[in-house]
Amino acid sequence: MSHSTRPLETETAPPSRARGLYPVTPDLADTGLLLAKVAQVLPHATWLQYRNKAADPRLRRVQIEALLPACRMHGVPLIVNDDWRLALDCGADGAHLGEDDGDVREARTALGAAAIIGASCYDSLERARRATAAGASYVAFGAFFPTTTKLTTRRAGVALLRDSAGLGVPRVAIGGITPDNASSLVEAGADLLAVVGGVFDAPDSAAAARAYLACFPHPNPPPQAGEGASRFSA
Ligand SMILES: Cc1ncc(COP(=O)(O)OP(=O)(O)O)c(N)n1
Ligand SMILES: Cc1ncsc1CCOP(=O)(O)O
Ligand SMILES: [Mg+2]
Repeated sequence: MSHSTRPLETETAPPSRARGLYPVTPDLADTGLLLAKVAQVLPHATWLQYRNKAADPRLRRVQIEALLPACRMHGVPLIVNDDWRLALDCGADGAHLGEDDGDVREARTALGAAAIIGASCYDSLERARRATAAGASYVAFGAFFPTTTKLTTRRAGVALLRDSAGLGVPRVAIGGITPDNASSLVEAGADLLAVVGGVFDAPDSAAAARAYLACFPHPNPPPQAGEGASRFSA
């Protein structure tokens, strides 16, 4: 049986203190396969984003409804990409909104204070300030590295992570993140790593998820002899 390796402080922490791995689902039409892949990473995920750019609205709803019980079982909030109304209809935990996906303030009003609402801020600190003021629970910057998952020319640099430390909400990094390049982002201040391909294209998604978590500094003093291993360790 797999055990959670999530950072201890995220297990009961409010969104404002969340950190760790934020897997984002790939475009899969096969809901059974999607569930099987997600099941491997949930023990290591802080949040999960449902993103399927190829699905029609009916399949999106089916897939969200299939993912929700698995997420609940692992205590992992499910965040729906693009469509806060669908998130609300399905009883998901939040929504992720890009520049074409509607208004953060309107989503906050509709979804309520407890919802996790994320905003894409690309390479813009100003956009992040506005999103935070409008009620975003977290801001996302990227792409940090080349990616084949999304056609995008928007590129962020690590300086943005350093410069955005005072926003008061978690900062998510996205775009071409691998276990080999993730440490530079975490060291610069990324609280969560949002990843599609590096997790879901890996031959062993659970092992890949643990490799990302190993890039986070240890949140607690290392255990003394006889105290048992930390759940943070891979
Ligand atoms: C965590 C996270 N960050 C950024 C995005 C990208 O959102 P958006 O710019 O709206 O692009 P699409 O995902 O809709 O293609 C994201 N989904 N998640
Ligand atoms: C949705 C999104 N937004 C910016 S890059 C990206 C794709 C991230 O996917 P990957 O982790 O496979 O590079
Ligand atoms: Mg979008």
